[in-house]
Amino acid sequence: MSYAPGVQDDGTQAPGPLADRAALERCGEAVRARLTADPTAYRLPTDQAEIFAFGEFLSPAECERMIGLVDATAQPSIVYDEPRQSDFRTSYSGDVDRDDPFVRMIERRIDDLLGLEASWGEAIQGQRYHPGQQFMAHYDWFWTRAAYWPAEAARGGQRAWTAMAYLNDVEEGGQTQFTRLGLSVAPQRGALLVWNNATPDGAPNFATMHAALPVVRGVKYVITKWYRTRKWG
Ligand SMILES: O=C(O)CCC(=O)C(=O)O
Ligand SMILES: [Fe+2]
Repeated sequence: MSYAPGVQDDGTQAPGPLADRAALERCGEAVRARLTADPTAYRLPTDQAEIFAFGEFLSPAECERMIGLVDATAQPSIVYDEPRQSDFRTSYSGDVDRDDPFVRMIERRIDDLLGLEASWGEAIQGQRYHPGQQFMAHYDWFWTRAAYWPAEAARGGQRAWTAMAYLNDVEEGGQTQFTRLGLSVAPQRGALLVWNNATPDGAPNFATMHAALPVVRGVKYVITKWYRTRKWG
């Protein structure tokens, strides 16, 4: 079973007491320095969040192979805690097999790109969306006043960075939309999107709210890897 936080809000709620602030600040600084110096990184045009894109991070053959692994694990997605409407996250998802040497190789490449500690990374989660399926606006960071938080605090703490790769082109729909920033990213086979879920001073960044818009035509495959502020698990 795989989980993702998905608490919706109107932007006026407090995220709860700040957690792991110094660690988030350090992770932010370190990855920012690394990606800013990386000529293959394209920074999306906003100063309210740190979002970077990499074209062709995965080869077409790697995407195909990963799609097979997502298909092998994908189950109807569930979201954390609070009751919510049934259309909140309608994709199929699951953690891809971490013991697969191919998956380990891809994980290492993402760890390297970001320069983050491998052990801080969660297992790669795969997701498949069919027409009409979506993931409504949410944050990847955890609400520290939510029922799930004590368990998450004990297994790695707050989420720092998100890395998400598109495994295929989608005929229509399925964009990742940063709802507060007016930015939309269309799925593109092999592209990797990376963002800091925190502000530079280590607080949850509300500007990172994002949604996976419904797929209109075709099927959408993505993988997501989240990094915590310390060893995960
Ligand atoms: O599929 C997407 O475009 C976004 C997925 C996402 O936000 C997530 O997995 O947390
Ligand atoms: Fe997300």
